[in-house]
Amino acid sequence: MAVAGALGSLAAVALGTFVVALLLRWLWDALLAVTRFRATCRQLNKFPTPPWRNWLLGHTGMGQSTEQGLQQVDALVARYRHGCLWWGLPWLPVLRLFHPSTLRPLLSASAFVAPKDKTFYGFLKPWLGEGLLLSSGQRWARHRRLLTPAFHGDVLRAYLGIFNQSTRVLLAKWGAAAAAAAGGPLEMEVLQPLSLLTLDTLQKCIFSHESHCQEQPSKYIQAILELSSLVVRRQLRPLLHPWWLYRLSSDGRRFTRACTTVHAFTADVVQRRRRALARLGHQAWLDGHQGRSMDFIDLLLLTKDEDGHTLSDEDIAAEADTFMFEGHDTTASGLAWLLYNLAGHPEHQERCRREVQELLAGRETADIEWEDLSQLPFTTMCIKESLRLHPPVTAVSRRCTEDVPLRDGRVIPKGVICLMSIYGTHHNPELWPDPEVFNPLRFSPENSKGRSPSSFIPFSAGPRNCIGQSFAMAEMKVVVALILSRFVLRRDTARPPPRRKPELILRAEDGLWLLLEPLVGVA
Ligand code: HEM
Repeated sequence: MAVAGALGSLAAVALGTFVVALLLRWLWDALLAVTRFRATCRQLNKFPTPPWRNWLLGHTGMGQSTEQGLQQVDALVARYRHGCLWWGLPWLPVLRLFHPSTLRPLLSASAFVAPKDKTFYGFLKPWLGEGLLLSSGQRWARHRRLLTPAFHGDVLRAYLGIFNQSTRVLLAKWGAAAAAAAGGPLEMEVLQPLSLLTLDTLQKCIFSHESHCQEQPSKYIQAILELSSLVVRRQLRPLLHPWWLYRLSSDGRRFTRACTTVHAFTADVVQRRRRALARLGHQAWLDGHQGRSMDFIDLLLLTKDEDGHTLSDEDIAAEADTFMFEGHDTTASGLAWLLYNLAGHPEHQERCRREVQELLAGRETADIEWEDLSQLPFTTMCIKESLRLHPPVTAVSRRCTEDVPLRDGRVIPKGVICLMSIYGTHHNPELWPDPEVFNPLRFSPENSKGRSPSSFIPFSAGPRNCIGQSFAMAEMKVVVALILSRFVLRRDTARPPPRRKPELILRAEDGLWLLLEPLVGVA
């Protein structure tokens, strides 16, 4: 009995010691966290802070993905010029940056020092997996090296035929609708058909798959469109942020179903190609491409690093899904706002049209070819100015793994979310006089001299810039050149100006509507 009693007291003492040790450990960690947070706040206090909503909520709920939210960014930029501190929640500081002086150190930092912030990208993970957009560290660096050759000019030139072909499908549809409008101008919402066009080209360039999605519904393409809109809805509903709650909701179930459709399509293409490669052997497989050019899947199957490592089927599928996502809405948004800007500036539109007509004069086919892309200087200036005024991606975020010093002596502290505002930088009056005016001549060679490269960043910049930017620029040039050689674009003055909506990409609240008039004498 006495032994049992002694053992019992010993166990009680051990348990008590354990609990006290746990408590002390917890207190110590809390103390360290508070000390670290205070040190961070001391560094952050060197950044100006806009007035709070109230002392309890900080700026909570003040920044929105609406026209008003963008106007608020304009006001912040006009007042603070380089950046400011924003309290997303009372304990969540966010640095909002909109000037090369504050952006450059982050943009040029290695992907290890300034990785992406997971808060903003996490919802895409079940869909895009460990593709280039969402991966980090060594994996990202290795994949970026392996994927870069797939975007070289020699590869891209083979896609020009696809860009032309997909645009002709759109023009045929618009032509038929214009004929049905019997001479009157055709009123069209342009973002949605341009989205289908960019999905169509990507599906051909990545998978060599012809779904005819511009003419008939495609289950795979519908699933991608659904996933994009569900991600935006989830972002706006904090209750649906935890995955375990989301997967139980009806949105979450639709998300899972659409992911299954997309993943099944991609896995099927990758596995079939892999089997063909194994069956035929490398050279015979290369020789027997059945007349089609290499697509992204072929290139990713063949790519090897210096140690001979290749990409697995899962790696290739994640990258293909990432290109489909990252390449479609961005390019469609860039194109839609470009058409809108040209419609509002008939003199610039006419100058682009003349440039295209002179280029195509006397040709047998009216296709835009790879060599033509550098022969459209004014059209290129218009595309750049439109990407400045209406950047498809309005902001990107980072969270540094170490302190990043700025030139003026301030420091971006480790662990703080940095919202790098592409929109704010492009609308910063210190960098761009009269930023709201559409003026392509800003990008003439003379006017571009001496400008900081970090003041124009539609594709971001530095090691994590957009790998698809040459692809996107080439596609935009082909699409706009062909549209301008068939239609005159005008704005409908009876409609109020579009209310911009910065979601995953820059949209317009009720769509972007334009009047299209067929050019006389063009078939
Ligand atoms: C006008 C069209 C486009 C715009 C404005 C655009 C913009 C951007 C931006 C701002 C980023 C940086 C994202 C971040 O830091 O979080 C990015 C990354 C990326 N983009 Fe694009 N993009 C466009 C078209 C494309 C196309 C056509 C593709 C592929 C075919 C593509 C593939 C990617 C990928 C894979 C990344 C991640 C790169 C990395 O982290 O290493 N993009 N894009």
